[in-house]
Formats: sequence, C-alpha cells, structure tokens
Amino acid sequence: MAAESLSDRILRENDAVLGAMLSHRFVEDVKNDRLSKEAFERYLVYEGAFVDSAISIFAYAAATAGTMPQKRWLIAVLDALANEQIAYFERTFASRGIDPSSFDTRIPEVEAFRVGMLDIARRGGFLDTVAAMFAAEWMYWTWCRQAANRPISDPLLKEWVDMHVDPNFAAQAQWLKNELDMAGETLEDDETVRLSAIFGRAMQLEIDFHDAPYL
Ligand SMILES: Cc1ncc(CO)c(N)n1
Repeated sequence: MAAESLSDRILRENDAVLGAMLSHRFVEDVKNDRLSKEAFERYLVYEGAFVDSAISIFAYAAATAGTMPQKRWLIAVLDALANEQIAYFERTFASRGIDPSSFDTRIPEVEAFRVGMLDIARRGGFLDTVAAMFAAEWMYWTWCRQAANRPISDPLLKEWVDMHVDPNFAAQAQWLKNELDMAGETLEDDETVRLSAIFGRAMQLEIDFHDAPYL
C-alpha cells in the first residue's frame, strides 16, 4: 500500500475542525440561501480586509519559495488576488454603497484571523504558509462546490461562491496540496506534526472569523 500523502494525513488529522468549519452556520446559511443582507455585508468588509492581507501572506511565500516554478506560480496568485479578488470588493462596495471604513474590522475574531495567518507567513517558512493557505483554500473550494449547485438569490454572493469553484481557484487549492505532498516525501516526522498543527490552527481561526458577521 502506498504511504499516505502529507496533505491526506493533514486532512485526516484535522477532520474534526475541518468538519466543524464546513458545517458552520455561515456555510449552512449560504448553502440554504438564507444569509441575511446584514451578515453578508459585514462578511464582505471583513473578507475584503483578509484578501488584502492574503496578498502579504503570498508575498512572503513568493519571497521564501525555493524554485522558479514556485515563484512564477505565486506571482500569478498575487496577480489574481490584486486584480480579480480585490476588484470584486471594489465593485461590490461601490454597487452596494458599502463604506468599509464605517465597519470595525478590528474586532477580535477578524483581527485574530488576519494577524494569525500573517504571523504564520512572517515567522514561519515557505511550507508553514503553504499549510495555512491550504487550510483556507481547500476549505473554501470544498464548501463553495457544494453551494454552487444550489440556488443563491443574491447575485454578488453567487459571484463570490462561483469565484471559488472557478478552475483557476481549484488549481490553486490543488497546487498547495501538491506542494505539501512533494515536500512531505522527505520531511522528518516532527515537521509533519508541526505542519498539521498549523493547518488546525488556521482552521480554528477560520471558524472564529466566520462567527464575526453574526456578532
Ligand atoms: C476567510 C477566508 N478563508 C479562506 C478563503 C479562501 O481563500 C477566503 N477567501 N476567505
């Protein structure tokens, strides 16, 4: 029997916390087309702030990547974040008349996620950032595929869900998984334990972050 890949091991070891996130109230509300306008708009502002910091997180990954193919991939990720994702927030805030500065993005759940993810990237190495963003992106790809098959009345929420099932985003989630698997073939066991814990920490921060639109 082939040895379990590192990403599959991480997913298995974090099954409970990943499952808790995938059945979070926010995910259930989107899948059942019952997320309130107020919660969606708070989410959008918090999320826009996170996507901004994701540019910094992936910039750390680009700075610590070992090979040119990794650097090229991450530069494309940075381009998509700045020019597709951030553009989505700019358009959405404008069309809804949302003023992000009138929301408090410094509430603990939002700040803990942003600072926690940024700290992993800033203080850790390349694989630490990959493990944390694998948690974030694999989870979004998973629940958005489920939500994309159901009716979503709000066109901007529908567009946001669809962005996370787009082949480009799917390829990015798979790329992170594959980076872990390639590295995993030569990692010491204490390193794999540490990376699995980073995944778990990131997922718990995600859970708290998705509570925030309801507070
Ligand atoms: C909060 C959050 N987690 C994960 C993703 C996926 O990148 C996202 N866009 N936002």
